[in-house]
Amino acid sequence: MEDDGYYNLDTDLDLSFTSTTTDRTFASSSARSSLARSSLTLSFNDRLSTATTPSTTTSSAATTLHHRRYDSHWTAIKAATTLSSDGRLHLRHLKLVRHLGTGNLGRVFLCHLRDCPNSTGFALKVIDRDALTAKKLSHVEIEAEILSLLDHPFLPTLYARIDASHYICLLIDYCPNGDLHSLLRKQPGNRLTISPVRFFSSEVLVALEYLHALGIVYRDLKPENILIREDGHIMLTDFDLCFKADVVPTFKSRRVRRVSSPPSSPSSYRRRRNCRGGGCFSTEVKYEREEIVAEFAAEPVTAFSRSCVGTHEYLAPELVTGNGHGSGVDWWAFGIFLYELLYGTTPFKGVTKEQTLRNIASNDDVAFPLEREEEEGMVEAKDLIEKLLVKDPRKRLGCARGAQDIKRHPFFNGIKWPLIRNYKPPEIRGLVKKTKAHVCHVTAVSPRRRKWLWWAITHLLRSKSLSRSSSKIQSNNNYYHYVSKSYNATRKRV
Ligand SMILES: Nc1ncnc2c1ncn2[C@@H]1O[C@H](COP(=O)(O)OP(=O)(O)OP(=O)(O)O)[C@@H](O)[C@H]1O
Repeated sequence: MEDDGYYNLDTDLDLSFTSTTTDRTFASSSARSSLARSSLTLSFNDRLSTATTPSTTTSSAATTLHHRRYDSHWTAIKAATTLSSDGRLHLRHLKLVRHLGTGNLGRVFLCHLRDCPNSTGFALKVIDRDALTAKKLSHVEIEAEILSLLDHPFLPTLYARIDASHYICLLIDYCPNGDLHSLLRKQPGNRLTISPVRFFSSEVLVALEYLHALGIVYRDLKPENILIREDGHIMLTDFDLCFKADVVPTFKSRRVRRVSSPPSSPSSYRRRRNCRGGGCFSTEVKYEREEIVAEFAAEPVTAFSRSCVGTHEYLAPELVTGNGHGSGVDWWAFGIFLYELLYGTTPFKGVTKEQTLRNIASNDDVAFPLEREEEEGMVEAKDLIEKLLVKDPRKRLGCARGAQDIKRHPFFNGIKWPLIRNYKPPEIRGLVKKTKAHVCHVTAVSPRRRKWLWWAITHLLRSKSLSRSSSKIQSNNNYYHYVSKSYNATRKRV
């Protein structure tokens, strides 16, 4: 069964995967904590959820349009498929390294490409068709379909789907840092300070925004489904409970007020005396102009489903009552998620699952513990949570215009959304970040070269140019630092 310390995954799959159990207790090597909450599926009416697509035979995911098609994963896959007689990726190209965990639908393995042992790993989700009910099989197809649509840094890339014998295998990115739920359990009080909460929640928000723009309602947001990549950024996983709806992208107008210096044509501006500091008799005058800006919104506002799916503590009231729901369930779950990151528990949790559901469906508003009141940013965080945990989805933040409205909330003030991928992941207990620069310099630099680099960097640090750029970094007043890549790499080398 084993070959050079690897599982032998050749054509005889039955030898490699003797059974695909759905028993979670089996997942001894799973990175996920045993306290992870399972998702529930209760179908009221599946008529309006995604139609499943028929399974295809062995295939590699389309590489031509993916924005990451030049990264090392795709390059390695391309090299393997080029050598393949039919130009496709097969299970014989993969070497299983270890079992990562077991989910509802199948087992997940860390694997490498056989001819490229030094390549970064992949996660292979193996689903045994024969072991699943028709309902679960439809979830597998939904997951595979959604994965094949995704092209986003905070979502998995489907490198290949391999259908072999009675197995469906999905090859996606491997996240060595486990999931956010396990990471939370390593923090004091199972909770995070404001800065990491901003980091993780803004990345999740951007991922949800992208899914909604594709018309995908996620329905299973929880820390267990947020995996942490090698570089400390997130990857949202588990798309088996999603449903897909139509989305009509629109430009919506919004009034914004801009304060500026004296204009060249003052007629369009309103003069505003600055009453702050110098009092209302101050001579300092600010000019304010009201502008109408067009904003892009792509929220599936007409999405509708009756299936009650998700995880108890994260279910929105409209999901619990079963009267039908839309994309607003994700914004409700986003509010619960923020609450859990800040307080280490969810706001409507009862002694039993039934009590939890009753609490969600009741008219009681969200209540906050008295602790952490003084912490900077807490007032904004609580205000955002209150606006997300509005029981009526029509009044809930995000339901009308999607993520745009949430991004503008004061809790996220100062975040430069287009640069979100460049923010430095938080330094928290249990999170081991490994950048490419780090890997490269630890392993490949000889002592002599390291000595030379040390000299060169010390010399550089003394020079004006670097000290100027580092002061630029320090002057950035964001909640977490915006790290210049070259500066970061230099620091690692030292
Ligand atoms: N891409 C990945 N990188 C690293 N570990 C992963 C990856 N995907 C899954 N895992 C691990 O494998 C386990 C099983 O994952 P899987 O997605 O099959 O099930 P799940 O997360 O329990 O969701 P569900 O059962 O709802 O489909 C996870 O708990 C996680 O620890």
